[in-house]
Amino acid sequence: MKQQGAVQPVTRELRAWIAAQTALGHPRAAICQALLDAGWQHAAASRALRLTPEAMSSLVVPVDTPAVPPVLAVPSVAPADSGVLVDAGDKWVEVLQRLEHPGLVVLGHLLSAGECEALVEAARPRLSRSLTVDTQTGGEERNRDRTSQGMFFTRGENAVVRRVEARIARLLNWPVQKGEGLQVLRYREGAQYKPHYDYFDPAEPGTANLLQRGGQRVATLVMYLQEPQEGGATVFPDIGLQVAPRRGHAVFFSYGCAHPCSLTLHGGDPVTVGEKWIATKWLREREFV
Ligand SMILES: O=C(O)CCC(=O)C(=O)O
Ligand SMILES: [Fe+2]
Repeated sequence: MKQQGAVQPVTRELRAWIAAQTALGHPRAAICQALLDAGWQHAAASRALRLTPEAMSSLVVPVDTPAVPPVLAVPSVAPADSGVLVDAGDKWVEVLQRLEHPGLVVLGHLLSAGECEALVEAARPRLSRSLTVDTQTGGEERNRDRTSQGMFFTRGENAVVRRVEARIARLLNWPVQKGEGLQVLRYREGAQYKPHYDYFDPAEPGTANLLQRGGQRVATLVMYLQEPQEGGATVFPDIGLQVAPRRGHAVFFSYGCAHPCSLTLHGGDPVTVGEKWIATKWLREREFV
């Protein structure tokens, strides 16, 4: 494993640039990506965003703004009675790290090695270049911010999918029906998923269509099926967190408010050596149809 270099310093010029971009109305995700494209490390970009007051104020929702999205009920991982283990029905899962805002939990040993392999092998022949939701129409589009390959299982499609879905439902206390089908993504060397939010932006014209299938997305569970040798962390620039992609482990986070103040900006860092495979489960407000 390569030694990580020292984190680049946050200079006054850098903060001034971030403040100017914020004043011009550029979204947080775009400013973060511009920093990464210019060669700033994730840790430095996160720190710079957090140390620039103008950029932090973009996370605050004015109380009487009519466009403030409602605060929705969200799934959560129940506090562990026994310290680190939570009951997920057919097995106990480790809580490795927990954060209150955003609601975020890093989970250990959610999936067995056999389950990870079974999902990878069932997904492999069905992969195609990943699409993302087209925010204009509510349809799907090829997106250059997402250079992975992917596929969706339908809910309950096979025995492993059913077992994993039942475990997730129990762990998060959120019925299987209120979740999308599992999505599997494969990132080869160089592939990444640039910083984004998983909720549907209320300001985008395609959102009304997307909400018809089960309301907002309110939480995400990213499960690591295969770890790369280097790179591929899941990063959360607003909170300066990087989650290492370890096989069988997962990161869960929720966002009851479809707004940057959810602090759930996140992305998949480029894979530098090897291949990363994940399965993502998005939880919805209502039954997903
Ligand atoms: O690849 C990752 O670590 C993040 C994936 C992700 O953000 C997503 O599937 O929505
Ligand atoms: Fe995401």
